[in-house]
Amino acid sequence: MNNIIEIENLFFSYDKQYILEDINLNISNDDFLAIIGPNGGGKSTLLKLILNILNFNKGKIKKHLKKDEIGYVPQNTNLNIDFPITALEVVLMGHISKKKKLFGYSKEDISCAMQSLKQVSMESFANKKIGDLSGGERQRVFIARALCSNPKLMLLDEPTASIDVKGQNEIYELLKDLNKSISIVVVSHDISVLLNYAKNVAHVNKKLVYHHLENIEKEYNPTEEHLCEVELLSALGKKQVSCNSLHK
Ligand SMILES: Nc1ncnc2c1ncn2[C@@H]1O[C@H](COP(=O)(O)OP(=O)(O)OP(=O)(O)O)[C@@H](O)[C@H]1O
Repeated sequence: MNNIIEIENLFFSYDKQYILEDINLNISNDDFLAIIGPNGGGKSTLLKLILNILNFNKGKIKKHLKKDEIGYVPQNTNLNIDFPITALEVVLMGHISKKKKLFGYSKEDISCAMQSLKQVSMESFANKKIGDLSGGERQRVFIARALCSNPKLMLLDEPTASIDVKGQNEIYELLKDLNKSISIVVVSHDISVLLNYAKNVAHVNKKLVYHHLENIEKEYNPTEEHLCEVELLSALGKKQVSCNSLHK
């Protein structure tokens, strides 16, 4: 097990107030890390700092990865679903940015994109319009796009928002499979589903509290019982948190 991301004493602010304060976090090459926390806690901001979309004020982010070895599935991929584009074309967009081509796709691009669609079991949907797919199918296509560059780390921001429980489980089963060769980091509010898959949890609310999940007894059955962040953290028995502070 090797660390591929090492974050040390990181501070970030959009204006005067710190959104993230003294963040320390290591992500290993075989990790499945869940980033949880309240709305506005700084989870998406942390992903954007790892991706260099934002610049931090103080601290360090050491990356033992090349730039295109990080795949990203952003939040709100349901936007613009009326745009007349096929699943294959969405995935090819991942290839275009990589190879900096302006026009057309080579046979090689198309076969690579089909391979990515196959990895997420969506190859038979290649020529379907993205707007005609279900939320879960569409999300798999966006995961396929992020797989184009053969990433060693995949960051996903709320990949199961507005997807039903069955669809959520299918996405997490897919991520579990990808986790055999790719380190996975997922921002999610779906704690009960995530608990079945995550190896580690980072609770982010300006500061970061880290938990290993490997030795936690799964006393809850997440398919039958909704587990909120407060219950999760008290189940971990390591951190007393108040409901009010988490649900503000
Ligand atoms: N571009 C921006 N400029 C100024 N403030 C911002 C900007 N983007 C986010 N913020 C603020 O930074 C804080 C952290 O936002 P962020 O999106 O990282 O939270 P989050 O934990 O991902 O929230 P959610 O669970 O609601 O997606 C919020 O208070 C938000 O309003």
